[in-house]
Amino acid sequence: MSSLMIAGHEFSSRLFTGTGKYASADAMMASINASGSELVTLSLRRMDLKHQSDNILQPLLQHGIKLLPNTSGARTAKEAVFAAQLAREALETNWVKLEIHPDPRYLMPDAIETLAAAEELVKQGFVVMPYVHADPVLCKRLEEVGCQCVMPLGSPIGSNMGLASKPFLDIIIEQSQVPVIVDAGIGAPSDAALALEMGADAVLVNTAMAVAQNPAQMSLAFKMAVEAGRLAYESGLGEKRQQAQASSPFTDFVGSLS
Ligand SMILES: CC(=O)[C@@H](O)[C@H](O)COP(=O)(O)O
Repeated sequence: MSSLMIAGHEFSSRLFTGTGKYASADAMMASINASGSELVTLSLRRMDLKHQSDNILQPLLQHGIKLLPNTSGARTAKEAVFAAQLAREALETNWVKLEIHPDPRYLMPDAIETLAAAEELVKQGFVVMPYVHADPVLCKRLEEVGCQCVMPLGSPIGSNMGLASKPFLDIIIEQSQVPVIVDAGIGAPSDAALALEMGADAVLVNTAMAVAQNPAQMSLAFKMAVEAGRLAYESGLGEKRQQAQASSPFTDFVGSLS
Protein backbone atom coordinates (compact mmCIF):
# COMPACT_ATOMS: atom_id res chain seq x y z
CA MET A 1 0.00 0.00 0.00
CA SER A 2 1.44 3.37 -0.95
CA SER A 3 2.23 6.05 1.61
CA LEU A 4 0.81 9.56 1.57
CA MET A 5 2.89 12.71 1.11
CA ILE A 6 1.72 16.08 2.38
CA ALA A 7 4.08 19.05 2.16
CA GLY A 8 7.08 16.74 1.93
CA HIS A 9 6.04 14.71 4.99
CA GLU A 10 5.40 11.01 4.49
CA PHE A 11 2.55 9.26 6.30
CA SER A 12 2.16 5.50 6.27
CA SER A 13 -1.24 5.78 7.96
CA ARG A 14 -4.09 7.38 6.03
CA LEU A 15 -6.16 7.77 9.18
CA PHE A 16 -5.89 11.12 10.95
CA THR A 17 -7.55 11.62 14.30
CA GLY A 18 -8.56 14.18 16.92
CA THR A 19 -8.39 14.57 20.67
CA GLY A 20 -11.89 15.69 21.69
CA LYS A 21 -14.73 13.90 23.51
CA TYR A 22 -12.64 11.19 25.21
CA ALA A 23 -13.50 10.23 28.77
CA SER A 24 -9.84 10.61 29.82
CA ALA A 25 -6.38 11.31 28.46
CA ASP A 26 -5.54 7.61 28.87
CA ALA A 27 -8.56 6.59 26.79
CA MET A 28 -7.51 9.12 24.16
CA MET A 29 -3.96 7.79 23.96
CA ALA A 30 -5.06 4.15 23.87
CA SER A 31 -7.38 5.02 21.01
CA ILE A 32 -4.83 7.02 19.04
CA ASN A 33 -2.25 4.25 19.47
CA ALA A 34 -4.71 1.60 18.30
CA SER A 35 -5.60 3.71 15.26
CA GLY A 36 -1.98 3.92 14.12
CA SER A 37 -2.59 7.59 13.36
CA GLU A 38 0.50 9.70 12.77
CA LEU A 39 -1.24 13.08 12.60
CA VAL A 40 -3.52 14.28 15.37
CA THR A 41 -5.43 17.53 15.40
CA LEU A 42 -6.09 19.50 18.53
CA SER A 43 -7.77 22.75 19.27
CA LEU A 44 -5.80 25.63 20.69
CA ARG A 45 -8.73 26.18 23.03
CA ARG A 46 -8.11 22.84 24.71
CA MET A 47 -4.41 22.96 25.42
CA ASP A 48 -2.14 24.46 27.99
CA LEU A 49 0.31 26.30 25.79
CA LYS A 50 3.03 26.18 28.43
CA HIS A 51 3.05 22.34 28.09
CA GLN A 52 3.67 21.91 31.84
CA SER A 53 0.52 20.28 33.07
CA ASP A 54 -1.27 19.52 29.87
CA ASN A 55 -2.68 16.03 29.87
CA ILE A 56 -3.48 16.10 26.16
CA LEU A 57 -0.33 17.59 24.73
CA GLN A 58 2.26 15.75 26.81
CA PRO A 59 1.30 12.17 25.93
CA LEU A 60 1.05 13.08 22.24
CA LEU A 61 4.52 14.61 22.27
CA GLN A 62 5.92 11.63 24.19
CA HIS A 63 4.59 9.25 21.53
CA GLY A 64 6.19 11.29 18.75
CA ILE A 65 2.84 12.02 17.07
CA LYS A 66 2.78 14.92 14.64
CA LEU A 67 0.52 17.67 15.91
CA LEU A 68 -1.96 19.48 13.73
CA PRO A 69 -3.27 22.50 15.63
CA ASN A 70 -6.68 23.60 14.44
CA THR A 71 -8.35 26.98 14.54
CA SER A 72 -11.67 25.67 15.79
CA GLY A 73 -13.55 28.46 17.53
CA ALA A 74 -12.44 31.10 15.01
CA ARG A 75 -15.37 32.88 13.38
CA THR A 76 -13.47 35.07 10.95
CA ALA A 77 -10.32 34.91 8.82
CA LYS A 78 -8.64 37.38 11.17
CA GLU A 79 -9.29 35.21 14.22
CA ALA A 80 -8.11 32.09 12.40
CA VAL A 81 -4.85 33.70 11.26
CA PHE A 82 -4.20 34.86 14.82
CA ALA A 83 -4.90 31.37 16.21
CA ALA A 84 -2.53 29.81 13.66
CA GLN A 85 0.21 32.26 14.59
CA LEU A 86 -0.24 31.46 18.30
CA ALA A 87 -0.06 27.74 17.57
CA ARG A 88 3.08 28.17 15.50
CA GLU A 89 4.77 30.00 18.36
CA ALA A 90 3.62 27.59 21.04
CA LEU A 91 4.03 24.28 19.27
CA GLU A 92 6.78 25.08 16.79
CA THR A 93 4.84 23.81 13.84
CA ASN A 94 3.76 25.65 10.72
CA TRP A 95 1.03 23.10 10.01
CA VAL A 96 -2.52 24.24 10.64
CA LYS A 97 -5.97 22.80 10.13
CA LEU A 98 -7.96 25.84 9.13
CA GLU A 99 -11.47 25.74 10.58
CA ILE A 100 -13.77 28.75 10.55
CA HIS A 101 -17.36 28.17 11.58
CA PRO A 102 -19.41 31.12 12.79
CA ASP A 103 -22.48 29.15 13.91
CA PRO A 104 -21.87 26.66 16.76
CA ARG A 105 -25.18 24.90 16.07
CA TYR A 106 -24.12 23.48 12.72
CA LEU A 107 -20.37 24.15 12.62
CA MET A 108 -20.62 24.75 8.88
CA PRO A 109 -17.36 26.13 7.50
CA ASP A 110 -17.45 29.71 6.21
CA ALA A 111 -16.21 29.46 2.63
CA ILE A 112 -15.42 33.14 2.13
CA GLU A 113 -13.47 33.60 5.36
CA THR A 114 -11.70 30.28 4.85
CA LEU A 115 -10.42 31.22 1.39
CA ALA A 116 -9.23 34.61 2.67
CA ALA A 117 -7.46 33.06 5.67
CA ALA A 118 -5.91 30.31 3.55
CA GLU A 119 -4.42 32.83 1.15
CA GLU A 120 -2.93 34.85 4.01
CA LEU A 121 -1.59 31.81 5.90
CA VAL A 122 0.06 30.39 2.77
CA LYS A 123 1.77 33.77 2.29
CA GLN A 124 3.01 33.54 5.88
CA GLY A 125 4.58 30.13 5.21
CA PHE A 126 2.00 27.83 6.80
CA VAL A 127 1.11 24.36 5.58
CA VAL A 128 -2.62 24.96 5.32
CA MET A 129 -5.15 22.12 5.59
CA PRO A 130 -8.56 23.73 5.16
CA TYR A 131 -11.77 22.17 6.49
CA VAL A 132 -14.51 23.07 4.01
CA HIS A 133 -17.88 22.07 2.70
CA ALA A 134 -17.69 19.51 -0.09
CA ASP A 135 -17.64 22.26 -2.70
CA PRO A 136 -15.58 21.33 -5.77
CA VAL A 137 -15.14 24.97 -6.89
CA LEU A 138 -13.94 26.11 -3.48
CA CYS A 139 -11.56 23.14 -3.20
CA LYS A 140 -10.01 24.09 -6.53
CA ARG A 141 -9.64 27.72 -5.41
CA LEU A 142 -7.94 26.60 -2.19
CA GLU A 143 -5.56 24.44 -4.17
CA GLU A 144 -4.78 27.41 -6.45
CA VAL A 145 -3.89 29.68 -3.51
CA GLY A 146 -1.40 27.08 -2.27
CA CYS A 147 -3.13 24.83 0.25
CA GLN A 148 -1.29 21.52 0.61
CA CYS A 149 -4.49 19.49 0.74
CA VAL A 150 -8.23 19.98 1.06
CA MET A 151 -10.47 18.61 3.80
CA PRO A 152 -14.07 18.48 2.56
CA LEU A 153 -16.70 17.31 5.03
CA GLY A 154 -18.60 14.05 4.77
CA SER A 155 -21.40 15.46 6.96
CA PRO A 156 -21.59 17.88 9.92
CA ILE A 157 -18.93 17.57 12.63
CA GLY A 158 -19.93 15.11 15.31
CA SER A 159 -23.06 13.97 13.45
CA ASN A 160 -21.84 10.45 12.58
CA MET A 161 -23.98 10.72 9.42
CA GLY A 162 -21.26 9.40 7.12
CA LEU A 163 -20.66 10.48 3.54
CA ALA A 164 -23.80 12.56 2.95
CA SER A 165 -21.76 14.66 0.51
CA LYS A 166 -20.65 11.67 -1.59
CA PRO A 167 -21.58 12.99 -5.08
CA PHE A 168 -19.56 16.16 -4.46
CA LEU A 169 -16.65 14.30 -2.88
CA ASP A 170 -16.46 12.25 -6.10
CA ILE A 171 -15.99 15.46 -8.12
CA ILE A 172 -13.42 16.87 -5.70
CA ILE A 173 -11.41 13.65 -5.78
CA GLU A 174 -11.56 13.53 -9.58
CA GLN A 175 -10.34 17.14 -9.96
CA SER A 176 -7.86 17.57 -7.16
CA GLN A 177 -4.11 17.85 -7.64
CA VAL A 178 -3.55 17.92 -3.87
CA PRO A 179 -4.48 15.21 -1.36
CA VAL A 180 -8.17 15.03 -0.45
CA ILE A 181 -8.83 14.20 3.20
CA VAL A 182 -12.46 13.54 4.03
CA ASP A 183 -13.11 15.14 7.40
CA ALA A 184 -16.06 15.17 9.76
CA GLY A 185 -19.18 13.11 10.19
CA ILE A 186 -17.53 9.77 9.45
CA GLY A 187 -19.62 7.63 11.77
CA ALA A 188 -18.49 4.06 11.12
CA PRO A 189 -15.48 2.19 9.75
CA SER A 190 -17.53 1.37 6.63
CA ASP A 191 -17.81 5.15 5.90
CA ALA A 192 -14.04 5.44 6.12
CA ALA A 193 -13.52 2.40 3.88
CA LEU A 194 -15.90 3.88 1.31
CA ALA A 195 -14.05 7.20 1.29
CA LEU A 196 -10.76 5.44 0.60
CA GLU A 197 -12.32 3.15 -2.02
CA MET A 198 -13.60 6.29 -3.79
CA GLY A 199 -10.03 7.55 -4.00
CA ALA A 200 -9.84 9.92 -1.06
CA ASP A 201 -6.25 10.09 0.14
CA ALA A 202 -7.09 9.93 3.84
CA VAL A 203 -9.83 10.52 6.40
CA LEU A 204 -9.97 12.42 9.68
CA VAL A 205 -12.11 10.82 12.37
CA ASN A 206 -12.72 11.94 15.94
CA THR A 207 -16.24 11.56 17.33
CA ALA A 208 -16.95 8.02 16.15
CA MET A 209 -13.84 6.76 17.92
CA ALA A 210 -14.14 8.85 21.07
CA VAL A 211 -17.80 8.09 21.81
CA ALA A 212 -17.61 4.35 21.15
CA GLN A 213 -18.15 2.08 24.16
CA ASN A 214 -14.68 0.75 23.51
CA PRO A 215 -12.74 3.59 21.84
CA ALA A 216 -9.47 1.67 21.36
CA GLN A 217 -11.21 -1.25 19.72
CA MET A 218 -13.23 1.07 17.49
CA SER A 219 -10.03 2.86 16.49
CA LEU A 220 -8.50 -0.45 15.49
CA ALA A 221 -11.60 -1.15 13.41
CA PHE A 222 -11.12 2.24 11.68
CA LYS A 223 -7.45 1.45 11.05
CA MET A 224 -8.37 -1.84 9.38
CA ALA A 225 -11.17 -0.22 7.36
CA VAL A 226 -8.91 2.55 6.07
CA GLU A 227 -6.27 0.03 5.06
CA ALA A 228 -8.88 -2.18 3.36
CA GLY A 229 -10.39 0.78 1.50
CA ARG A 230 -7.04 2.00 0.24
CA LEU A 231 -5.94 -1.49 -0.76
CA ALA A 232 -9.18 -1.96 -2.71
CA TYR A 233 -8.70 1.40 -4.44
CA GLU A 234 -5.13 0.56 -5.41
CA SER A 235 -6.23 -2.89 -6.62
CA GLY A 236 -8.72 -1.39 -9.09
CA LEU A 237 -12.39 -1.93 -8.31
CA GLY A 238 -14.63 -3.53 -10.93
CA GLU A 239 -17.04 -1.36 -12.88
CA LYS A 240 -20.67 -1.05 -11.69
CA ARG A 241 -23.19 -2.35 -14.27
CA GLN A 242 -26.96 -2.03 -14.74
CA GLN A 243 -27.36 -5.53 -16.15
CA ALA A 244 -26.22 -8.92 -14.96
CA GLN A 245 -23.17 -10.54 -16.44
CA ALA A 246 -22.50 -14.22 -15.74
CA SER A 247 -19.57 -14.69 -13.40
CA SER A 248 -18.60 -17.91 -15.22
CA PRO A 249 -19.17 -17.32 -18.94
CA PHE A 250 -20.02 -20.48 -20.93
CA THR A 251 -18.34 -19.60 -24.22
CA ASP A 252 -15.21 -21.76 -23.99
CA PHE A 253 -17.00 -24.74 -22.42
CA VAL A 254 -19.79 -24.71 -25.05
CA GLY A 255 -17.21 -24.29 -27.80
CA SER A 256 -15.29 -27.37 -26.67
CA LEU A 257 -18.46 -29.59 -26.85
CA SER A 258 -19.10 -29.06 -30.57
C1 LIG B 1 -11.37 17.15 15.67
C2 LIG B 1 -11.77 17.87 14.46
O1 LIG B 1 -10.99 18.50 13.80
C3 LIG B 1 -13.16 17.79 14.05
O2 LIG B 1 -13.55 19.08 13.84
C4 LIG B 1 -13.20 16.94 12.83
O3 LIG B 1 -13.81 17.60 11.80
C5 LIG B 1 -13.72 15.58 13.07
O4 LIG B 1 -15.08 15.44 12.95
P1 LIG B 1 -15.84 14.24 13.66
O5 LIG B 1 -15.76 14.50 15.12
O6 LIG B 1 -17.24 14.28 13.12
O7 LIG B 1 -15.13 12.96 13.29
